[in-house]
Amino acid sequence: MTVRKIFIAGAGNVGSAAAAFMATKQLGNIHLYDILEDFAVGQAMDINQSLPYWRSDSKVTGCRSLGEMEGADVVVITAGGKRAEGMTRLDLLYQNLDIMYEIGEMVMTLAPDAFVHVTSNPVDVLTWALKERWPKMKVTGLGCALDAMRFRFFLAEHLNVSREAVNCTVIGTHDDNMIPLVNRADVGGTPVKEHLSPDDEDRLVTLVKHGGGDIVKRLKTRSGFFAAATKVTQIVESHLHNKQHIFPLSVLVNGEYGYSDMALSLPVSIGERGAHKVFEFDLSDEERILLDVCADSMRKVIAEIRERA
Ligand SMILES: NC(=O)c1ccc[n+]([C@@H]2O[C@H](COP(=O)([O-])OP(=O)(O)OC[C@H]3O[C@@H](n4cnc5c(N)ncnc54)[C@H](O)[C@@H]3O)[C@@H](O)[C@H]2O)c1
Repeated sequence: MTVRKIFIAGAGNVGSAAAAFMATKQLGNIHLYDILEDFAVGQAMDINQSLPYWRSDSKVTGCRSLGEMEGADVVVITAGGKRAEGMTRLDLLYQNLDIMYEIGEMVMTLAPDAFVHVTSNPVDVLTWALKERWPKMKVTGLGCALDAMRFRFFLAEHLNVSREAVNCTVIGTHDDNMIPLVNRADVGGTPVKEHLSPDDEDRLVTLVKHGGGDIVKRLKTRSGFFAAATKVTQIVESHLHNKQHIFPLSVLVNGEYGYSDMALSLPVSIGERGAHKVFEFDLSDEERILLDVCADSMRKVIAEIRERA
């Protein structure tokens, strides 16, 4: 069997945990790159030395240049800076945007057919930026997929059922405007709504929306990464094994819900060609208003980026 090549740009928390998870699942050989060269090499050494326990023969290589992505089947982008003192959200956006363009250029030169998956924030905007510059790039962003997994976790805890008994999703944008779709969630095939009081519902939606922030509050200078890396691993697996799992990922919209020229997090199936099909809901008036808020805010950011160019 051909061993697939997975290149991960950014060997920080999400990148290195994703490399470890993918290696334990033997999804391919993993090439880990970071702007801090020795850091990626050290992370790769550490992961490799854990693999005998997992009975995995995947090889993890620490890379010293982006050039080592040549011929990759998958490129995961977790590279990015953090907000330093005095930096606005927009400053961080521009910093990460420049990193995306630098990596995107290399992808289109060295691995143009690769399935590209972005986690760097703001993920919906960065996914749009890559797709707008290189329309042929097979790119998706993590979007609300992690939020949807958190939603599932919180619902299962509240209902005291197996996490597998719950189906739910979150759409919109991976920020404060995200929309956990309570009305569409089900437990064992019955609507979750039937088991929740309005107070429960408010509390659970708040837990999902604050899920990332609640972790950062405790970790102080770091953010959560186990759950994000798990989700990235599942998405890459769905691509490599053509599983057609459905995740609410950042995708370029092309008329869905009447929107275009932006990326939104919507349920999409992931298989060998990357994003195969976006699944649309028949939105209620209330859901439509919330999605409009996400789209309006995305439109504003895109206008600012275009003004800067
Ligand atoms: N969408 C989501 O649900 C979600 C969840 C978790 C994290 N994230 C985002 O994913 C990104 C990674 O998170 P993390 O916790 O791993 O951060 P981290 O700070 O631990 O890792 C980022 C890494 O990127 C590296 N880097 C910076 N510039 C680079 C460049 N030009 N080329 C290569 N590497 C570069 C840094 O040296 C660092 O090691 C962040 O933007 C974070 O906000 C998104």
